[in-house]
Amino acid sequence: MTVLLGGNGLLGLVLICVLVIYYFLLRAPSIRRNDIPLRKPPNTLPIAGNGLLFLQDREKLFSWFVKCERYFGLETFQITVPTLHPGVVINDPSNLDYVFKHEGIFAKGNFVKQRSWDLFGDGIINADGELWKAQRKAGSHFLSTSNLRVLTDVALPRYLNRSIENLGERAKNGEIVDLQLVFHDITSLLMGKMAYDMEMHADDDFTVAFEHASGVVTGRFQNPLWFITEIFTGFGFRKSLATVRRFGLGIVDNAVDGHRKSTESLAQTDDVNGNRLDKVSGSLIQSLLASLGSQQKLVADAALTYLTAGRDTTAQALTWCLYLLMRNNFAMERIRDEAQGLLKTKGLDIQQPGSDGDTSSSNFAPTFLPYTMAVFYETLRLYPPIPFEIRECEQATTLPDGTFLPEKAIIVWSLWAMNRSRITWGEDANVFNPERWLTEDGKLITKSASEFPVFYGGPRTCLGRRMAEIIATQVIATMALAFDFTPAYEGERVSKTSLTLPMRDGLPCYVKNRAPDYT
Ligand code: HEM
Repeated sequence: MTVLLGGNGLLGLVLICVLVIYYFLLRAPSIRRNDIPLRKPPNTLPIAGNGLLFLQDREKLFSWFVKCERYFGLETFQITVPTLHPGVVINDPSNLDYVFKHEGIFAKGNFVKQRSWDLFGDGIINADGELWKAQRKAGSHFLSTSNLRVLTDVALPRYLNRSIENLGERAKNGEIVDLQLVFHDITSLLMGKMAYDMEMHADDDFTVAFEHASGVVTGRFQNPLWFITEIFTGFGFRKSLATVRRFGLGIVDNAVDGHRKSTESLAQTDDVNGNRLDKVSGSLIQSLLASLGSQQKLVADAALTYLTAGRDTTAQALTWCLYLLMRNNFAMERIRDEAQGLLKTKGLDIQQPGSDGDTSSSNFAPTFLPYTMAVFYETLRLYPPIPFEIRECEQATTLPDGTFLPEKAIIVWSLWAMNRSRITWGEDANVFNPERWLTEDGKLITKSASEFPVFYGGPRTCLGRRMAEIIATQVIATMALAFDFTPAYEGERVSKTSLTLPMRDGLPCYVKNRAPDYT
C-alpha cells in the first residue's frame, strides 16, 4: 500500500483507515438482478474491491475492461471502489440505448462534476437544465449548415493548404514531423478563428496547461483519495488551472472587444471568401455571450469546454487514423484511389493547394468518399477519442436486462472495450478492417448510437459530429494524396492519461512529397 502511494507511510495508513470505515459503516446498498447480486470480476478483493485496479496505468485498465468484456459478454457486472457508491459496468448496446434515452435518470451527477469542476465548471459537458439548453442552442447556431459551408469552402482549405505547404517544406529538409502537432494545429486554427475569432496554436501555453490539467482530472476518476493526495501533489495542477482560467477569460475579453469593433466598422472588401469567413468568425463565443449574458466565468467555462470538445477530439482521431494508415498501407492506397477517382470525375487532375485555399475543398466531402469515411469510423472504433463514460443514477431504475440500480449508483461503459466486442463486431473485432463499414456495393453502413457510441447518443449526442467528419475526409484524403508517411518510432503507440485520447509522445514520422505540384 505504501508503495502505491509513493512510499508515504502516513498516506498508506489514512487509506487503510478509510477502507476499514467504509467497509463496516458505509457498505453499498444492493445492486441486483432478479433479486440476486451481480457477478463481480475475478480478483475482486474483499475490502478494496476493484479500487487498486483503478490506480493502474490506463493501458492496463483498458486491457482489463476488454478482458472483462470477453469474460462477461453482454452481462452487466458489478464493480466496487472503496468510498464510492456501488457501480456497474455495462457492455450491452440495449442497456446503453436505455441510458441514452433516459437522460433525466442518468446524469453526470456529483461523481463526475466534483472531479471535473475545476476544469470545465458549468461548461456544456457538466451542465444540466437551462444552462445546458442555452449552451446547446449557441452551439447549434455555430454548427449550422451555412457555417459548415464556410468551414468546407473557406476555412478548412485555407488552414489545410498552409499546413500542406509547411509540411512540403519540412519534407524537403528531411525533418521528422510530429503529425499529432500538425493536426492539432489545424483544428486549433479552425476552432480559434471560427468559434472565437482568435489565432490559436497547438503549442501555446494554454494547450500545454490544459493537457496537464486534463491528465490530473482523469487521475481523480481512478484514485478515490484524490482530494487527499492532491494536497501534496497538486501544485502543478493549480498552476495549470490558473493558466487555463486566464486563457478562458481572455477569450471572453477578446470577444467583447471584437464585438464592439465589428459593430463600429464592418468594412467589406473584395475578398468574397475572406468576407464569408469574417462573418462567421467568433460566432460561437458571440452566441454564448448573447445567451449566457454577462457572467464572465460562465461564458469562459462554456468557451473552454467547446474548445476541447471540438479541437482535441478531432485532432486525436486524425492522429490515430494516420497511425493506422501507416500500419495498413492497403487502406492508404485505397484512399488515394478513391480521392484521385473523385477528382478525375470532376475534371480536376489534382487539387490545387497553396492558393490560400478557398476553392474545391468540397471535393472531399464525406458523401463522396465512402472508403475514407470507413477508415475514419474504423479508427474511431479502435481509438475512441472519449474512451470511457460515467453516469450517476439520479433515481432508482431498472435496466432492460433486469439489473436494478439504486439511486446514486454509478454506471460505467468503456468504449474501448465495447468497440472491441466480438459479439458486436465479429471474431476480427481487434483487427483494423474498414470493409466492415461498407456494403458489397461500397456504400457506407450506418450503426445505431448504442452499437457505435463514439459520438454519444440521445439528446446529448455530440453536436460536432458533422464538423468532425467534414474535417476528417478532407484532411485524410488531401494528406494521402500529397505525402508518403513513414514511422520515425519503434513499436506501438499508446495514449497518455487524459479525459480524451492523445497519443503519448506524439506521432513522429518522415514525410515525403508525392506530387511535386504540391510544394
Ligand atoms: C471525432 C471527433 C469527436 C468525437 C469522437 C466526439 C465525441 C463526443 C462525445 C462522446 C460526447 C459526449 C461527451 C459526454 O458528455 O460525456 C460529445 C459531446 C459533445 N461534442 Fe463531440 N466529438 C467530436 C467532435 C466534436 C466537434 C468537432 C465539436 C464541435 C465543437 C463537438 C462538440 C460537442 C459538444 C458541444 C458536446 C456536448 C453535447 C451536450 O452535452 O449536449 N464534438 N462528443
